[in-house]
Amino acid sequence: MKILCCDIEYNVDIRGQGDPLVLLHGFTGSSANWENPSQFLPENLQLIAIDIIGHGQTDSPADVSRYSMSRVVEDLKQILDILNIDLAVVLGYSMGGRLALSFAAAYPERINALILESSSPGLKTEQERRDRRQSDWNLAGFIEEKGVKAFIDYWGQIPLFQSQQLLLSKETQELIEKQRLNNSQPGLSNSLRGMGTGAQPSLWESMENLNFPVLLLTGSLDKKFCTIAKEMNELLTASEWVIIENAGHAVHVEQPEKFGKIVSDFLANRKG
Ligand SMILES: C=C(O[C@H]1C=C[C@H](C(=O)CCC(=O)O)[C@@H](C(=O)O)[C@@H]1O)C(=O)O
Repeated sequence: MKILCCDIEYNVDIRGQGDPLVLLHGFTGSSANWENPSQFLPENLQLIAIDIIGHGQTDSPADVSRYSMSRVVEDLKQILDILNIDLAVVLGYSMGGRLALSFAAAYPERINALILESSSPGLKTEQERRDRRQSDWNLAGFIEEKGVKAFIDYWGQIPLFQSQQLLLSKETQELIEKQRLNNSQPGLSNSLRGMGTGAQPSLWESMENLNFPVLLLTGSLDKKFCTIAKEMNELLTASEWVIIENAGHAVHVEQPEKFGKIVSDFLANRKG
């Protein structure tokens, strides 16, 4: 279904009935990424998979400021308001996890629990953020100069996704690439500029103030985000961290059954 948030038409895929679970994809992804892993989730859930601004079938405005994390947090709140969802579990992968955490920090009263897969609270220092904004703007320029196909070819080869070449079948790798190619040049380049890791405020200082349950998921092969998850787990007041063996950054892609079991167990334990 389409949901209008101010001036942006969001594409929201809603399936099933039961407790609401909001699904937020990563950069270059879309709500389609959840189709396979969601088959390993409990049936008593209402899955709400959102195409984040600049991705999938959601609008890709030319105004970079429209992609700021604070604006997108308000979009997510408006979507939940329109759907009459007062309280939800929010699951975010990578960029989607940064959005999930930003939303949860802004609106903790709307959060039943948070599931963060291979994500982060942003970068701690202004120098780190400045440096990252520069590299993300360079990447955005690459997308504009060379096009989406050339960028996705590059993006699929970065070290973070090396495990996908080792663990995924050729068919699955081609499906991921096809889904990535379903994104637009302005959408991806402006997403990097507006809500990239260096563009968002740091949430590291907010960690100890978050009192809702948090499940942190990382793949054992993803050393960078395991290090981030370890530090988050030490700061959060009600978190657990699960490392999935023989998986890299995209756990829900590389180990969908294990991903589904861990999330299902977490949700079941929450219901008591
Ligand atoms: C490469 C780094 O950062 C990027 C990696 C992961 C994030 C993401 O959403 C990728 C999803 C995917 O392609 O499967 C992305 C983000 O959070 O926006 C980061 O830019 C890195 O080394 O930090």
